[in-house]
Amino acid sequence: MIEIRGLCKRYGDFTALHRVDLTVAKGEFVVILGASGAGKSTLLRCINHLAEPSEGEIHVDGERSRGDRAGLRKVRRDVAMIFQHYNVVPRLSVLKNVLTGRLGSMPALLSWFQVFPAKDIAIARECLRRVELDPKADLRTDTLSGGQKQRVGIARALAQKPKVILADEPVASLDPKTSRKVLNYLKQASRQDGITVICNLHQVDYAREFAQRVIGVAAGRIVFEGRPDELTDEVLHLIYPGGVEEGTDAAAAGAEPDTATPSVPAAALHAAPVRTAPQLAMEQS
Ligand SMILES: Nc1ncnc2c1ncn2[C@@H]1O[C@H](COP(=O)(O)OP(=O)(O)OP(=O)(O)O)[C@@H](O)[C@H]1O
Repeated sequence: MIEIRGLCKRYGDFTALHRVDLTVAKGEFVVILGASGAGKSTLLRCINHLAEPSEGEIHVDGERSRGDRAGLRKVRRDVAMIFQHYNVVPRLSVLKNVLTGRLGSMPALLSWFQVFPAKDIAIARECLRRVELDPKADLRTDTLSGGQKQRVGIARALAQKPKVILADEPVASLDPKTSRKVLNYLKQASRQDGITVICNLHQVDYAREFAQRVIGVAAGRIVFEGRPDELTDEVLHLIYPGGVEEGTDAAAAGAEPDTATPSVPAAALHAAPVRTAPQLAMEQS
């Protein structure tokens, strides 16, 4: 599904990735481990061209990905991204945030007026159901807890119907129970939908628990590729030459407990309802 050959990324004189080769199969759940600054985010960002590779080739589903306009449109459709800090639009409703995952497949005019075809609303609702947030669909997203916001991020990624999900430290700000929930949704996406998932993590324990395969990155190079049960002390020393970092355990890192924003006046909780195109036509007639 993803073939990376000879990928280099330079920022000025500094080389963040040195000739990285990596193949990830369809539906595989791969975890990337590495110390802070090892190049994990840069690797994900090169795959979806948020960072333009300096050298090398990346193929997604057999097609070479490109950073020109048409190439970017394709990669943004095929590859969804989940971020540590959720990247949700706080004042929009939960449902509208999930619907933004459909924008790449909608006519521009409809998306401009935030008018969503009924088919897309049905897809978004189904994705919310999968992350058990359907009862929150009409709430403003800034009333949700951190864990719930990350589940909105996952629902938005699923709504995109991508071939690949890239998750950049998706549980770094969450407590252990919520982290496992979020990682389970990602694992389900790979198993049930055949979506290829590449997930950057700081927590070795979660890599052992969830990964099908682990990639270890150190100083911009892949230093380990193997099964989670092959993560011996020796291997961890390769991946973390300075020692396994403090704070690789979410609880110890002072992760956010999964509590929602307290008491906002009820009326303020509800963002404007989502309308279908026929509903809008009726309102305007
Ligand atoms: N836009 C940029 N300009 C210059 N240097 C950058 C840029 N982005 C990343 N770097 C450098 O590239 C290296 C790899 O960074 P990257 O963010 O990929 O690491 P990481 O493994 O994801 O770290 P962390 O776990 O802390 O997020 C770091 O030394 C970083 O300072």
